[in-house]
Amino acid sequence: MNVDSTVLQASAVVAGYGGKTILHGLDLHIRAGEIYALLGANGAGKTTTLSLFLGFVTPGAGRVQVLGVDPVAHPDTVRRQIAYIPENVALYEHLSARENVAYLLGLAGQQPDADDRLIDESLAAAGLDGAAFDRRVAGFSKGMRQKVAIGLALARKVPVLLLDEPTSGLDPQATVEFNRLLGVLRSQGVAILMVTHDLLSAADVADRIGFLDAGRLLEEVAADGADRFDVRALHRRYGGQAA
Ligand SMILES: Nc1ncnc2c1ncn2[C@@H]1O[C@H](COP(=O)(O)OP(=O)(O)OP(=O)(O)O)[C@@H](O)[C@H]1O
Repeated sequence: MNVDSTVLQASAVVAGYGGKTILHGLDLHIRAGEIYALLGANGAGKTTTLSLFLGFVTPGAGRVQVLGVDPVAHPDTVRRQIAYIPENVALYEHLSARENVAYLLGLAGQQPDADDRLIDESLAAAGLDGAAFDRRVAGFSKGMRQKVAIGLALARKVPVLLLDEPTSGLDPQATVEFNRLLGVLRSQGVAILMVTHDLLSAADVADRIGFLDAGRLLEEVAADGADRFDVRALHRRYGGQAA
């Protein structure tokens, strides 16, 4: 790890698709044990930013590193360090929660304990009800699917978590629960980058909030004091873009 504990680093990144530039000189640095929420209007380049760190988008200029490694040059090395949870978590519908984690752990090159202890502990830590461990995920709600995905991330013990709109479609209680889980991962030193339209949820859980506008980071705001963020001020300034 870098001495300054920066885990995710994008410096002066210009990137896009085909001839179309989406990110115009993006600078983003996220440390171990930090939750960073990236907000911005539709099409601002938030998901593209996640794709950068996964090595799916190649920068035309600038530098991208995950724990000091270039994700385009070394995609497998980098992806082993990352848990990526898209807006709609893809699971094997005919398998149970436990079987999904076991199978996906195997795909990630990790063998679970013979007694599945790691899997059970991880699913429990992710807040999934024990009664659901052996149920097929086909009937799971979005919140339950996310718990399975977080359970997998916990079992993999990855240092990086990338989340795309994790709280969209979650009810308030599930959102609070989800944010609590992110807090647990933060306390374990995981660097978390969350793309979201949910300003309230970001203010609730993030250490820093960045506002992306047409591929440029307009401003970063850090949590400060007991009130953390002035949500009304953020909403007045960015509500129209973030919502
Ligand atoms: N694979 C792709 N090929 C071509 N253009 C793409 C591709 N993916 C995204 N884009 C375009 O890049 C721009 C930025 O998309 P991106 O998904 O990063 O935005 P976003 O900020 O995540 O938006 P949203 O809030 O709607 O998810 C959009 O104009 C989109 O149409």
